[in-house]
Amino acid sequence: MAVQGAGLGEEAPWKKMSKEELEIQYSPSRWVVRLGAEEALRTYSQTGTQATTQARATRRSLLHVPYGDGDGEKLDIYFPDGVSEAPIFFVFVHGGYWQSGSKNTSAFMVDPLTTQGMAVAVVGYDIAPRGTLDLMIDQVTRSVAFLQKQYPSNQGIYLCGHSAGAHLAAMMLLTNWTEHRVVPNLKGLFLLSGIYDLEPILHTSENDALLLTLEDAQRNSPQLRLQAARVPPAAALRTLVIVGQHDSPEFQRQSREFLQVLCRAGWQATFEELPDVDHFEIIENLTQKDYVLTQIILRTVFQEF
Ligand SMILES: Nc1ccccc1C(=O)C[C@H](N)C(=O)O
Repeated sequence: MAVQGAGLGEEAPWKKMSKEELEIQYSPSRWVVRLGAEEALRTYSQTGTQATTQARATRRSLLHVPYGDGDGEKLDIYFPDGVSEAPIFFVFVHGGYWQSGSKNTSAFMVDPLTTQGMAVAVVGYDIAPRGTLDLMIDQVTRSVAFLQKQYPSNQGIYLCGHSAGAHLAAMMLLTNWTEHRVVPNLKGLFLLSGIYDLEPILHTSENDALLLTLEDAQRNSPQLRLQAARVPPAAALRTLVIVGQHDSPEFQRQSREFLQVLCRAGWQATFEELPDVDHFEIIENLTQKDYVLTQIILRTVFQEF
């Protein structure tokens, strides 16, 4: 099957790129302007570790809650002040090319969001080589089903994914929830700097650990799947596709094309390019309450009440 530009009929532009060029386009750290590549990755990991340490020290939390039987099937929940049986959840799926990162270093947004009254759940999943992409998608699905079953009177679940985590979150648009015997109260999807067509990844070194075949890539590409399947859009769900100004041109193209596919399929979706942020700042800055994306999240969530 030829992967084409979103319905435009022409060959996808990445197919004309050399292997070297594709490698650069799909290496987010090489597009960071404020720091060198290695320093950018280090800062990202330090910021996440620090935010998580602070969240665990200061917020009421339930840590390492099992949502399944597997060792990696655990999530952390951070609560706002005051007892609420009916929380609004912000569920975060971390990035790292499906092969790095952890819930234990990804609680970036806990402080500003819990301060405003939301509960934040940070999902752990089995990264490669331990987990396959199919397993990771199933794990994120089960983590969302678990939260709905544990908190049946929640006032909304907002799912957010970054980078590879945005891919995993986007796959939730294709979930048949009746198989999980629960329909989560999903109200919003925040997809940050994601990858929605996985085929280009096959031609990069990121696939050394993932070992995706073309069939794996196609089966797990939300862009292709939503183009092919007639999935009825969920009326109550808003999707925000968001990319950083300093994300690579390929990452920007991935987000814009996925937005087009969503809109054509009838989903309620909008697009934002955030000025002055790169692939890592887009998420690191969520530690700050006055960051434009923190404000977008709060407006999206609280306007609906
Ligand atoms: N650690 C990450 C966390 C989040 C998102 C991407 C990464 C990456 O490492 C990407 C790639 N290996 C890079 O060097 O840009």
